Amino acid sequence: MEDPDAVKNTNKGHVAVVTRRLLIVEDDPGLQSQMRWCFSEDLEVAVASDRDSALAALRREEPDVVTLDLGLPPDPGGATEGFALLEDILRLSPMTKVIVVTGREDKENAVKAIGMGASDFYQKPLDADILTFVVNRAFRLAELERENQALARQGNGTNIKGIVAASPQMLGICRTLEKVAPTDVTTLITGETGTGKELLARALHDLSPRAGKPFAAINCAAIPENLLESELFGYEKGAFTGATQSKKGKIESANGGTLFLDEIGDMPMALQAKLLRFLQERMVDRVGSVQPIPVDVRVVCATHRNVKDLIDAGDFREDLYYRISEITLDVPSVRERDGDALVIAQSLLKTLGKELDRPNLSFAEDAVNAISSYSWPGNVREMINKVKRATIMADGKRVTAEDLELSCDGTVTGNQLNLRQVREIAERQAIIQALRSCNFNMAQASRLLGITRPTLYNLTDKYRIETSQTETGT
Ligand SMILES: Nc1ncnc2c1ncn2[C@@H]1O[C@H](COP(=O)(O)OP(=O)(O)OP(=O)(O)O)[C@@H](O)[C@H]1O
Repeated sequence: MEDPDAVKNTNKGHVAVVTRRLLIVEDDPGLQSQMRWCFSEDLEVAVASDRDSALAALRREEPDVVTLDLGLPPDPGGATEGFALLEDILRLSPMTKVIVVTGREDKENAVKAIGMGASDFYQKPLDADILTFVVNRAFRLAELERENQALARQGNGTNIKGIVAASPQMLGICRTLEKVAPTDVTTLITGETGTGKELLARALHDLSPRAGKPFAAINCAAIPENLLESELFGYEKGAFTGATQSKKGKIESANGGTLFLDEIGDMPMALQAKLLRFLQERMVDRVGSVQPIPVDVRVVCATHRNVKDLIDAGDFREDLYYRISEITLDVPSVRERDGDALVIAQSLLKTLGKELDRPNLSFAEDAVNAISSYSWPGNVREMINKVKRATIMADGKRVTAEDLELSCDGTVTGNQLNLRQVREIAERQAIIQALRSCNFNMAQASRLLGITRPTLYNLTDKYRIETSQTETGT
C-alpha cells in the first residue's frame, strides 16, 4: 500500500527516460508542494514528512538523492530527528546523496551534517534555481560514483588477485582455476606469449593449501642445457668442476609448495626423461648423488608452444605430456577475449598512472577504438609497454591513439616487429572491414576482397576472426 506521506509524483510524459529519483523530506506542506513543483518535470519525486515515512520511501523508491529538512517532528524546532534520519539513511543506503536543508542562520548544523556524511547543504528560504542546481549536482555525483563502481567491477570480474578480466572466455578460465587450485593435480597452462600464464600459475599456488610455502619458478628456455639439470635437480659437492659445495635445485627448494616449469616445451629430451622419473617417483636425484631425496611439490607447467606438434616432431615425450597435463588451461589471446583489451588497458592506465605520478588520465575516443581493434600479438605484456609509453607521452589528461603508437583503426604506427607482422595486421584489418561492410556475408566479402570463399575461410581461421555479426573478433 502507498504511504500517504510519501507520494510518488511521476511525470508520465518522461516515464520512459526518467530514472532519477528524488526523495523530499519536509514537514511543511507548503514547502513540500513548492519543492515538488521545482522538480516534477525532470524527476521521479517522492515526498515524506517524518522519519518513518521517509525510511519507508527510501526502501521503496531507492532514491539517488534525498533533500532532508533537519527540523522534523517531534522536534520541528531542533535538529535531533533530522540527524537521526540522516544517520539511518547513510547506514541503510550509503550511496544515496543527502542534501540537508537548514534554516537561514543554521551554519553549525549544516557543517555537522556534512561531517556526518551528507553530501551538501541548502539554506532556506527556498530559491528554485539554487535548489535545482544543488540537487542536479548531487545526481551527477551519484551517477559518477555508480559509473566508477561499474568500471571497477568490470575492471576485475575475477576474484583472482592481479588478473583483470571481463570476457566470458577468461572468466571461464578463472572459474576452472579456482576449482583446480585446491587440488594437487599437475596442470599445464598453454597460450601465446604474454597472455598471463605465469600469473595464472601463481594464482594456482596462492589459492591452494600450499600458499604459505615456496613458489619456485624456472624458465626451461632461458637456461643453457648443460646448466638446466643442476638448476632443477641440484648437485653434490664434487659432482663437476666448480661444484665446491652441495646445492639444492629448484625442485627441492619448492618443497611443500609449487614448482613452476615455464616453457616446458623447450626442455631438452634428456632432461625430459629425468623429469618424468621425478614426477612418477617424487624423488630428486641431485647431480653426482646416489641418494634420492623425497620432495613434495605440486607441479605447474606452461608453454607457448603447441605440445602436440612437438610430440609429432619427436621433440617432446608423449608420456611426459600426459603426466604434466592432468588438467590443461588453454589461455586465449587478448584478441580472442571479447572486450578484455579495453578493460585491461583501463586498469593498466590506472595503475601505471599512479606509479608514474600521472593520475586521472583517461583514453580519448580514438585510443578506445584503437585498443579494441588492434590485434595485440604480444598480448598483455605488449599492452603494458604501450600503456606505459602513453602514460609518459600524453600531453593532457587524455591518452590518444598516437600516444599508444596505434592508429585509430588499430594498426601500429611505429615500432613494428617486422614486415610480416605489419602485413598480417593490415590483412586482418581489411578482412574485418570487408566482413562488416557486407554484413558478414562471406560470399560478398570474398568478392570485395578479390579472393575466393575458401581463401577467406582460411584467413578468418588463421586470424581467428569471428564470422558472425555478434562477435567480430576484433
Ligand atoms: N589478465 C591480466 N590482468 C592483468 N595483468 C595481466 C593479465 N594477464 C597478464 N598480465 C600481466 O602481463 C604480463 C605478462 O604476463 P605473464 O608473464 O604471466 O605472461 P606469460 O603468458 O607467462 O608470458 P610468457 O609466455 O612470455 O612467459 C605480466 O606483467 C602480468 O602481470
